[in-house]
Amino acid sequence: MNILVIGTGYVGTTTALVFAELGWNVTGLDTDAQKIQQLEKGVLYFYEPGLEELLKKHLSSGQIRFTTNKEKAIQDHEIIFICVGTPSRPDGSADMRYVKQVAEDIGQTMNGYKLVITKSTVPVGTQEQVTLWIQAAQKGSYPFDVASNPEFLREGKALTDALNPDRVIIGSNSKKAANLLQTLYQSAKCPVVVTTPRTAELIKYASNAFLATKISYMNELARLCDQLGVNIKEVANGIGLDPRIGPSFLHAGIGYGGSCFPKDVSALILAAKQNNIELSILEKVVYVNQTQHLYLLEKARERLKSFANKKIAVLGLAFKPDTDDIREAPALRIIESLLKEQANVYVYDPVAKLPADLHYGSVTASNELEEAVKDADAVFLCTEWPIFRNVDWAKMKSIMNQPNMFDGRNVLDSREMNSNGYFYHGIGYE
Ligand SMILES: NC(=O)C1=CN([C@@H]2O[C@H](COP(=O)(O)OP(=O)(O)OC[C@H]3O[C@@H](n4cnc5c(N)ncnc54)[C@H](O)[C@@H]3O)[C@@H](O)[C@H]2O)C=CC1
Ligand SMILES: O=C(O)[C@H]1O[C@H](OP(=O)(O)OP(=O)(O)OC[C@H]2O[C@@H](n3ccc(=O)[nH]c3=O)[C@H](O)[C@@H]2O)[C@H](O)[C@@H](O)[C@@H]1O
Repeated sequence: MNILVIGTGYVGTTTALVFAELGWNVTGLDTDAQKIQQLEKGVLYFYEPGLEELLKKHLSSGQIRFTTNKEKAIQDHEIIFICVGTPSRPDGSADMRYVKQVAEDIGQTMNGYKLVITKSTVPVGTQEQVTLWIQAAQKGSYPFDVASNPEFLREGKALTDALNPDRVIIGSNSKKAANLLQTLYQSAKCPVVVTTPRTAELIKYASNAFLATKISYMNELARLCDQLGVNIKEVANGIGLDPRIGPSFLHAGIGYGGSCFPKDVSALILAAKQNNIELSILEKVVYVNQTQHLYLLEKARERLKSFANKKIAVLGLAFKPDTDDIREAPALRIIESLLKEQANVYVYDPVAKLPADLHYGSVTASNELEEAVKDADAVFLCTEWPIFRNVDWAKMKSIMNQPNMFDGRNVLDSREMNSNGYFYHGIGYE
């Protein structure tokens, strides 16, 4: 089967490569000619472990190709995955303009049966909406199905997750569409759930919102741990051994970021409001997340008295390790607050770059970790890149002005840091 993937961002590129790896012929289509040019050359324009090797492999095997020619691509393919962005609108709802554009393009261009699948994260009811958009744009009256097949991969682990999913969710009202999708996923070694499109769409939001809830729960509990002199990591370990709770997503820190949790939790809250339902737990999840970085800043303020004219090193910019993605990164919230209080901020991340449109005060991107830490009055560790664990912090202390470490990811050994002469503060972990 020939597959067209529309939108070659994180999800689209990964999806296209994984289908190629599973033996299908795949075309990636994007409106961004620069991205397509790079992908055609075998260059991955974002950082994601393992993907570039797979890209090169399937370009040379001819299993994958890329294009900006939407008419030809849509006409040549029967199976079309929509992987475009669904960012937040100012009111928190999902901006569906890219999905609508693709649906209209398909409607206008189609020349025979099409199976259109939304892999983008979309509000409940989108399958019906996409059907209407395609119908309205159609010139002929070609048959088509629209199905939902949400994606659950994580950035930084995109390839492993997409090659070994926990589950495949297929939302379809059409037997033909469900069968075609089941064939595509025939080699998946996980449960394949076939359900209604609305259920599939809600499963995606409910998963992300639940994971965000686990994190905010642990983050708030960590604040209590600070007061009680209890180590949140040991609490996480103790509760995570209960299989009803599970050990993952219990790691306390300065909050969740990324392109998905913040936007998807907001979109779900708003969708509930539009249906006269208050998702009050999720509203608190957002509140805890928006204030978590302030909690660590307050600990640092207590220690330093003031940030004005102090040199502060921020280690880690990406919203998590193994990605260059800085969308909604908690590090940016910390940097913004420090700059408002007139600190001189030096940032080091092994991969991620400061956004070009930053108009903050005194912020410097350091090429070396030592450059950021030298003469610093405090370090904020904001992303748990493995290299930060392996730094010789005892040696680093000698180049700092004051050895203060605010570990926003609870990754350093507090006892070791204290015995090296640091004032160390994690979150619920001292
Ligand atoms: N990033 C992630 O880890 C995950 C994202 N998702 C969801 O997948 C969707 C895509 O997310 P990302 O890949 O991160 O977005 P992205 O922003 O990296 O990529 C979207 C791509 O779509 C392209 N595009 C926009 N309009 C287009 C059009 N009319 N025709 C062709 N291409 C068009 C853009 O140029 C861009 O390259 C979102 O709904 C997101 O919530 C789901 C699971 C994981
Ligand atoms: O819909 C999406 O886009 C994706 O969103 C998340 O994936 P992702 O945002 O890439 O990364 P996560 O590993 O989930 O981390 C998200 C944020 O939570 C934070 N986090 C995670 C786990 C934890 O225990 N504590 C914690 O603070 C991370 O630092 C990061 O900022 C989900 O894990 C994926 O299943 C989903 O497909």
